[in-house]
Amino acid sequence: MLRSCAPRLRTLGALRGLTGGARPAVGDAGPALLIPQGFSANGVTGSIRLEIPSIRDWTESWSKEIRLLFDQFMKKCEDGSWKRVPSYRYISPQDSKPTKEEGQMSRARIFSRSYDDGLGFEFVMFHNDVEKRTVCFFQGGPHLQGPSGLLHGGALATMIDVTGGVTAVMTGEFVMTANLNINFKRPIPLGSVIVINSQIDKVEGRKFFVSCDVQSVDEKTLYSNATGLFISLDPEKK
Ligand SMILES: CCCCCCCCCCCCCC(=O)SCCNC(=O)CCNC(=O)[C@H](O)C(C)(C)COP(=O)(O)OP(=O)(O)OC[C@H]1O[C@@H](n2cnc3c(N)ncnc32)[C@H](O)[C@@H]1OP(=O)(O)O
Repeated sequence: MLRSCAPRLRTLGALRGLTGGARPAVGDAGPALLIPQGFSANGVTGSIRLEIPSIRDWTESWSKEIRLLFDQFMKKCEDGSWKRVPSYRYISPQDSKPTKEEGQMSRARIFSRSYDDGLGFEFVMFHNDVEKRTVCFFQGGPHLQGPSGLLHGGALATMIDVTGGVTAVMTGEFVMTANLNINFKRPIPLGSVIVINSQIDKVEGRKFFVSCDVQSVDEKTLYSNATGLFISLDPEKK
């Protein structure tokens, strides 16, 4: 299944070398990179196609607040201390092993990128290598409603999972989520912009212990905090 990690690590290394750069026009798709492992029910297979770097530049659906944060962090990318995490949208079907569900699999999309613009998970992430942390600016769209007018807890859990996972992945290892522990402290108004800060607290062998907090942009409200365990795959195991 995962005999050699070298190509994967090379690709991740290339990924981690990405910088923010100038902002291209909205909707201007950048080149694509394939991470040579994806996940299927049978294990690890295929590739994840990463569309970089501009595919999810801000769109009309982004509020002024998230655009402002985006611009601030793109500026921080200029000296190389922060990197914008590339957007990744779908598992490339031609690179997945043929399965019985080939027809359905050809419609596979990364969950957090599967909604039409503005309706679901609108977010951008930036990573700081030295501090081993990732910041995610997230605006939950109307299709992520839980209780009336509020963000669904599962949608927040998804974003915590993705942000924590990216924080671990950016070290150069491909990880799976083993454990997530989330405290939901305050409800989040649907459509508001929130900030998810994630950092690696400890690494023990293949285990990455990550913590996250979720706050309002003005940092006055702590909506949630969480810890997660992400484990890189053992190349010896089938
Ligand atoms: C870079 C830009 C973009 C990148 C794109 C990518 C996006 C990334 C974002 C992705 C976001 C979305 C992500 C998703 O949606 S990932 C999808 C959801 N997650 C899964 O489906 C994972 C299913 N589980 C597994 O596959 C295996 O259990 C894994 C691989 C996790 C470990 O199986 P493995 O056979 O390898 O492990 P091991 O048995 O040798 O144990 C090894 C060590 O770990 C310890 N342990 C194990 N389990 C747990 C546990 N639950 N709590 C506490 N500890 C646990 C264990 O005690 C041992 O410790 P030690 O004895 O060594 O001390």
